[in-house]
Amino acid sequence: MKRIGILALQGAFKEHINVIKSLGHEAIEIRKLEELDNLDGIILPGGESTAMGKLLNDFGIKEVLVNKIKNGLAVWGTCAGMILLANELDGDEAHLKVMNIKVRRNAYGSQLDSFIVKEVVEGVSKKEIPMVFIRAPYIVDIDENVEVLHKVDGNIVAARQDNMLVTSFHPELTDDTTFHEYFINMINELE
Ligand SMILES: NC(=O)CC[C@H](N)C(=O)O
Repeated sequence: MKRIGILALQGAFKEHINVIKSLGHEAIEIRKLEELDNLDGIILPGGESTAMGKLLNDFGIKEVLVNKIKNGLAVWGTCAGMILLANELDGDEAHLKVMNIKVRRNAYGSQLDSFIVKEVVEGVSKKEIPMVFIRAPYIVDIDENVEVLHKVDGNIVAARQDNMLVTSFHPELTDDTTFHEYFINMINELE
């Protein structure tokens, strides 16, 4: 059983907690510095990255979180979580600056605000995975140490760099647990 922290300052954290528990793991809501101790991994949920970035500062946990990730703590950012992890944002000030990706917020514009696709993600699963995009970002540039896991319409929507996983979409809003299981496997591999 793994101890998985879920940043619970804002956004879709309850849904991640439910999935992690349903897979038989411990889910810890993270709002305070002490709660970052003894985690096997942490999920940064979707929501509003600007608000979450500010709250990380206000709650005094940003610096410690950055250090833990740099020291190898497994982290998965979904949607706004991806934006938080990026080294660089297209047109905005970056937040945690830990992953070698450049991310464009609200990349699909207002016309294609929210949509769902079902596709096979090579290397993750043989079956199609439903992917929910809500005012989603995508990755516009990566360094060579970043592995692209999936593209939709030619845009990078899932990627991994060592202990860091990011997805533009929200697996926690579907009943498909493949990406949560992938994250748990990633933690096992890193140990
Ligand atoms: N679903 C989401 O997490 C949306 C992200 C949001 N558009 C942001 O910029 O933070």
